[in-house]
Amino acid sequence: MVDASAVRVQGLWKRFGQQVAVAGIDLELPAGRFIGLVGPNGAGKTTTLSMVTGLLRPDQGTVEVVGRDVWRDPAEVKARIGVLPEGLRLFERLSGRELLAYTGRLRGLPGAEVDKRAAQLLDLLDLAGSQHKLVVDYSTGMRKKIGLAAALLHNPEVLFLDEPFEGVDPVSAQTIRGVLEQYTGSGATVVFSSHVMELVESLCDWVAVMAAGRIRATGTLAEVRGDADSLQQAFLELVGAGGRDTAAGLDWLGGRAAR
Ligand SMILES: Nc1ncnc2c1ncn2[C@@H]1O[C@H](COP(=O)(O)OP(=O)(O)OP(=O)(O)O)[C@@H](O)[C@H]1O
Repeated sequence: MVDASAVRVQGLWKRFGQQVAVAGIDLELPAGRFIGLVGPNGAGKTTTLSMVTGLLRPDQGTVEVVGRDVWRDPAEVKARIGVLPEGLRLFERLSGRELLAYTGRLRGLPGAEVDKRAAQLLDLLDLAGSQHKLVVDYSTGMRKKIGLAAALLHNPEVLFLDEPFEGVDPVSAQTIRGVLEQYTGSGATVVFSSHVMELVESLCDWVAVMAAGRIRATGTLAEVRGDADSLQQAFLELVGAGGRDTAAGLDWLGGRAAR
């Protein structure tokens, strides 16, 4: 039987000293969807994605990805997922092309196949002209794109992206978007974290809302949006900031205030 869940999380906890980053969440993410994990700064999105992708050991709880326990069967899971983590560390002294060649061989792909896929991805992501430049000389957006290429090279079943559009110009964002839409269109799953609601609303068909270490809502975009005008509005109501007067108390700020 085909497992319809890409990710299944149960009772997941992570504390850093006194700080509870993830407070015992349960989460089931369906396969074949474009999924957004949204939440304000400090909500616990990165901590959750790190535990789900085998980068950070949970204090408690279980994580299954494509039906396998991430922490009991890490090699099997890691062979079937791609990850673009936050603050991605790359081999700075390799060129973009070398980085992909290295990643592909590490993934066990034959050399000729790596060459073919690398050339296509570099071309698609508009990096062909910079493929022989060292990664250390890449801009923020170029780093995201080469990181994405490296994460896609072995054709993973599930792709996890932590803030993939941060620091990326609109043209590159559109390119990344096209690649991801084609990827999910063929039945693969994308899970990406963001606090940019418009982006999530325009890209995702399934959403999980996180705040203060807990999951506040999950479901299709329409289910989570409910009667609100936009995902942004629904999100503000869910995280309890809907009625906050953002400027209250800042009477010293602005051109008409005394300096
Ligand atoms: N290594 C760490 N040591 C101590 N505290 C941490 C660590 N990593 C995360 N935290 C804390 O855990 C909480 C959740 O952080 P996390 O980075 O997961 O949030 P986030 O939703 O990804 O936020 P953002 O959107 O700002 O990246 C925050 O309060 C953060 O300060």
